[in-house]
Amino acid sequence: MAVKLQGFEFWKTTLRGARYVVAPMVDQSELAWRLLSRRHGAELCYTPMLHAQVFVRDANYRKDNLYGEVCPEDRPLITQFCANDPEVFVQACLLAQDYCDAIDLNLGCPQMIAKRGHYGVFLQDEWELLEKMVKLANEKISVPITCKIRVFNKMEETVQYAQMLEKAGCQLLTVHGRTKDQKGPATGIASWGHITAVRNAVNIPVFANGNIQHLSDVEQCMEETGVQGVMSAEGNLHNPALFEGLSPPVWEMAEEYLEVVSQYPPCTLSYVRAHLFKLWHHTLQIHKDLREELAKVKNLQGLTEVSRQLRLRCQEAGQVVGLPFPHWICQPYVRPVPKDPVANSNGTEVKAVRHKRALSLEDSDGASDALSKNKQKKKARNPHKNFCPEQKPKYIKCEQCGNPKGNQCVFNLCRGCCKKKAYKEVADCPSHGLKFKTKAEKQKSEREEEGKSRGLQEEGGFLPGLAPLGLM
Ligand SMILES: Cc1cc2nc3c(=O)[nH]c(=O)nc-3n(C[C@H](O)[C@H](O)[C@H](O)COP(=O)(O)O)c2cc1C
Repeated sequence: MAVKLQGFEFWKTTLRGARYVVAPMVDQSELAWRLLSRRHGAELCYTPMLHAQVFVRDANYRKDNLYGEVCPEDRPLITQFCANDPEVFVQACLLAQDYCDAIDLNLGCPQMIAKRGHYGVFLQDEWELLEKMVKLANEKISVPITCKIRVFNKMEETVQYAQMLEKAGCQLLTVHGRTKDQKGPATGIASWGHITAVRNAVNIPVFANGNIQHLSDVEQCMEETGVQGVMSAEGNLHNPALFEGLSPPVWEMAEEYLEVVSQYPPCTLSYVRAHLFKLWHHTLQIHKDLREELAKVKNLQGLTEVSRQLRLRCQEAGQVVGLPFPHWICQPYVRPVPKDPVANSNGTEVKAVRHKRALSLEDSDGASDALSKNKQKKKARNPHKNFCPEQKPKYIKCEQCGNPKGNQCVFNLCRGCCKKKAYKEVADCPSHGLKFKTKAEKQKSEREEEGKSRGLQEEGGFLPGLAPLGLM
């Protein structure tokens, strides 16, 4: 068995000393996007976060999210999981280890879904559990284990946290310099001070995450914090050539991406659409008809055609005032400042700082006064809808996976688990619209009817395959 490299050796050799890193992004760091980013300077990519429990129990999920995306150009690659059970986490790691260079544990997701599912940043205070998970994975799996964390308010606590993970066996640490509460309108800026403190306190490689929109930010961050690499999420989504220090026309990136999508294993259409929305963000503010078209089309050709139309319009148009570059140049999105300043968890007011947009998966749940576009749409449909997390009804968990269960599910499960059970047991669940039993009974009675009429025909002296006399 090959020797498992550790810490700096692992970073230098297996990860080839990667400095430019594309973040794990649910629905967005899929194979095609990773390949595009690698062609434009990214040296290491992460898969989107995968659910360890689902990965263990569902072969299709493994195929769709990892096994089916294997590609030699897509290395080095780190697979990220969310998990809260050491045994399940290790089982998932064992099933994934042959398809990647390391496994990352997500300890940073601050979304409501992570709170309900008890993972991500909501494990930040459960040091004993985290220690067990990292230790067991480090002992049992053949590739190194890494972690991605958010910082605590207190620098000292952040440092102790990082040291605890290192001691448990973590071989590389990504530090997102925002706290659990820095999300939505309170996102604010990431603290490079916290990242520097962690860098100085551990003996494993550290990646910095947060506040990266241009190559100059990458360089400044590495110089200020002393980290080995810098990870970008939203900056990369708006400009996949960020690590090259270029700001190409959007159509160049969009067309190259669409080409990669068509050359590699099928990519979920909603991911492609979401990428095009982000790339074309500024132009779509102007060409609103094409925005609607982009939301409506139902296949890859349709998306490609909208992108082509956008290019033609840009090539015909002149410069539009109000943006640092023409709108068709890849550039960071600067979130509008909320009307009422919000205090972040450090107690500081978040106002004129450049705001990360509420579209971000990690950010999208905290919004209350500045609603995300999706929430605005929901509100337009239902003006009484309440987005305040405290006042939301508490969800009852699915007995199998912990996701919210269906309101009146006969099995007390979520839709996915219910469908599997209902299929296996040939049962119905009206609340989930599943009719396996009804369909089976219908088929049975049809078969019986068929049998009866065939019997009658045979009784009447007809031979199978021969039409009755009266019909000849
Ligand atoms: C669309 C999107 C999806 C994300 N999904 C994940 C994820 O799966 N796992 C994770 O650890 N962080 C996820 N994040 C958070 C990013 O990895 C990153 O930590 C955060 O956006 C801050 O980096 P940035 O300032 O470069 O955007 C996601 C962010 C975005 C924008």
